Amino acid sequence: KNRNISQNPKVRGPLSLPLLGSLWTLGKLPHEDFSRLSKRYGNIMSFYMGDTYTLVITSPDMLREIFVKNFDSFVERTRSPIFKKVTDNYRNFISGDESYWRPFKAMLASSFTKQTLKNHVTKSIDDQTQQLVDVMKSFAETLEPFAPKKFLERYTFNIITKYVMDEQIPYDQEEMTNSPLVKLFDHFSVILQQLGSANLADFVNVLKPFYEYYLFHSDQPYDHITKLLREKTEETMKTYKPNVTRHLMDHCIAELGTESEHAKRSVTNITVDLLVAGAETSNGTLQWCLLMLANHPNYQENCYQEVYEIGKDKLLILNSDRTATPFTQAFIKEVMRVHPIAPLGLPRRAKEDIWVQDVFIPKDTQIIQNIRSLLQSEQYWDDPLTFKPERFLSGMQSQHFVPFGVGPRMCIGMTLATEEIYTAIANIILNFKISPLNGIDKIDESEVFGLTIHPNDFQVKLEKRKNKLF
Ligand code: HEM
Repeated sequence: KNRNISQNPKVRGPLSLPLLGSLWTLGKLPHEDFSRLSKRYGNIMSFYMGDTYTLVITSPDMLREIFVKNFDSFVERTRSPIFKKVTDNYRNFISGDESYWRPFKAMLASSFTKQTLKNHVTKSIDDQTQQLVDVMKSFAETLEPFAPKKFLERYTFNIITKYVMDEQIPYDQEEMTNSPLVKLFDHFSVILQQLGSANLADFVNVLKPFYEYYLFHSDQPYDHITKLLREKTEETMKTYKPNVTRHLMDHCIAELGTESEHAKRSVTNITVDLLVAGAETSNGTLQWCLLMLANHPNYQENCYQEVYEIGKDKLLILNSDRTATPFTQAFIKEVMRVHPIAPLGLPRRAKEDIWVQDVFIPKDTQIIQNIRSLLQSEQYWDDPLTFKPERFLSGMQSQHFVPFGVGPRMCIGMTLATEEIYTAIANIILNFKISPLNGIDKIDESEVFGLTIHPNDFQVKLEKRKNKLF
């Protein structure tokens, strides 16, 4: 096997040291390091994550060969102690083994196309957008600096909790203090931090058993989340009525039943998955959108002209208005190209030895999609480091736009994310002029690495647009 790896003509990578492997090459921003390293070693780069042989793929052709054409050999995700812990031994959806993933995928895909649930999501996106705009109006009226993070977090968290279990964090301060969802929300912040910080013990074989023992025998934030959501699952099963789909939990219960341990466990795990994957991702992208609107007033003005035409005599711009506002869509895409929140996707694993094109990939090789590097490579984009939304207007280059991954295991929430990001941004642009605070020329664009890439906390000035009919 090793002879085959070393004979791979196309594959080179940084030096691998004992135990550490090539991890010594990574600093605080691994996605930037992977961009730098792949420029040096090529679009298909080898990299030892501790003991784990890894291929880092920046070539769009190779990504499609692996994740679309040879999907069955790469359906599985990476295994590591922390993943084992937060996936209930790989019995969930996001990182579940193939035997769990396949039936869950069929069940969830049909939930995203089911009309009652689609209407439910669209309505909650519109409601949450209205609430967000109302809160922002109070900042615009007093000219108090607006720190978007907290409000966008609640926006995306509420949309996903409404969809999954028809609940939301209340906007009223008193109700909020007593809300069990707020407690859940706090645990999620901790677990996201934990998942986002790389730990050597996840990659080095001799350390893995100790780390795994620690994770499974100590009090972990993940345990609090599953406990709360398991209670919610059991409560929902008691009130479940066949043929009535109140939310996604009901949709899953209709397939899995209300009795078995498998059903209770699966509904709980899927709920955890969607809350982990569905809030922080869109929230990060929305934060980047506001920051880039403030830093690029000319582009903000272009978007405003466009949404004003659509929204001047409406209470709310809707997702169905999206195609009538191509520049605003292009602006959002360009933000996702320049600041992709999942720059390395979610790793997969080869199920068996396989040759893909002329590269030998041994069983258990970890595959990393080098999304951020691909989205900013001179090989695939003109002038890639310049923020230029108009590049998307001609429709050119879109085949290299892959912030959600590719193939059957790409992001299942892409449509929902696109809708919620568009609706919030279009209505924010329609109602407010967004600028850096007085005395600041540009807001700091540096990236903070975690489970998702987000900006440092920032504030903006909001001014109410005056020329709207309502
Ligand atoms: C801007 C927003 C988002 C981005 C950029 C994003 C990106 C990604 C990426 C790159 C993957 C890995 C795909 C792969 O392995 O090929 C992924 C997986 C996933 N995403 Fe998203 N995502 C976003 C929003 C959401 C939302 C709103 C949801 C919830 C509905 C969601 C749910 C998931 C799930 C469940 C998976 C695992 C899919 C599987 O294993 O089959 N994501 N996402």
